[in-house]
Amino acid sequence: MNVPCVRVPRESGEAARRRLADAGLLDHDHEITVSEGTLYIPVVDADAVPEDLAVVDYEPPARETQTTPADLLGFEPSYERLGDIVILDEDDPDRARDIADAIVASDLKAETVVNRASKVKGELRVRDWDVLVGDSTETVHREYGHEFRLDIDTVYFSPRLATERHRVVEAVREGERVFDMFAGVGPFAVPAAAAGAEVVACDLNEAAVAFLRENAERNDVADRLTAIHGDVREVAADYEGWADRLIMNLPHSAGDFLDTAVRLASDDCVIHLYDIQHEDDPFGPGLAAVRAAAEPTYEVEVVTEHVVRSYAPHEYNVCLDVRLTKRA
Ligand SMILES: C[S@@+](CC[C@H](N)C(=O)[O-])C[C@H]1O[C@@H](n2cnc3c(N)ncnc32)[C@H](O)[C@@H]1O
Repeated sequence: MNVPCVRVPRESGEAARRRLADAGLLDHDHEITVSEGTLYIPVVDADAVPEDLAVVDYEPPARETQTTPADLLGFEPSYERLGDIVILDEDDPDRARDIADAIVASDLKAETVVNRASKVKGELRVRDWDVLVGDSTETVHREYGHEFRLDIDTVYFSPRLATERHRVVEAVREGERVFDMFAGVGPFAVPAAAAGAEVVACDLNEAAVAFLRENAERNDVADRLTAIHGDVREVAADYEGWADRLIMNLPHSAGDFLDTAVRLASDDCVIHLYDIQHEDDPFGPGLAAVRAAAEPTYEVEVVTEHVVRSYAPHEYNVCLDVRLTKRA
């Protein structure tokens, strides 16, 4: 059976395999195959593969030795992986228990299995969990070559945003000043610092900032990353006019912080504004809010309108990238 595979020269194979593994894109049901000096690495989502890697249809042999949860259950369960934690989103507790048992009995090598017990809530955007297997909600997750220690019980983290974070970080240039207004444990801030930016990252959640500091150390970027615990509206007083790039990943409420963003912006600043909007007009309300906050002091130009993912029926999680240029 043909499946999407990344095709690379053999000598760059390990680097490509590692990038794909870090992004959670490896297809573990098929073998990596070498043919005439070329490596074919099976991937689960061709669209999410970074643009500099070529994706082709290829027929690698299926892996026979791995027992998957689906083999044991007779159906394909839906789950996400975060380090050695497996996350379920099941309404029926009996079904969740069956899936957790199959995950443990499979070759997935999970230490903990949890089921979502609430939506993300409150200012800190943390949710409740039913812990079905294991006794720790703390893990180390790898994403695009960086390691993040975190505890899903005390901080927000979504592995689904890996490709989106990578998109933003690829735009970061050496020496740029990046302010991450809602930084969590650092999945934007750490790679931005690794790309050579000077980064200030702020969060209201004290536990997240403790992990952020540890993650900066772990990834060798502590000298370029300042982590601040506090409300960004207050922290901004020390950084007025400072930022060349602002990351605003607080969908639902980021619009309430646009006045703060404008205070932080340098004379030429790109804002990545995350939002949840109706599919009929996913970018209009965000752009209107940016204009209301920034004009006439700044000229506002749309750089990218990007749908990150579907959020709910007829609703999208979107990112609006805008450039603010100070008028003379
Ligand atoms: C959706 S999470 C995003 C975290 C991170 N950017 C990521 O991608 O994992 C939003 C974060 O904003 C933080 N937050 C909420 N209100 C804040 C405020 N007024 N000032 C600073 N951080 C805030 C929350 O604690 C939470 O960690």
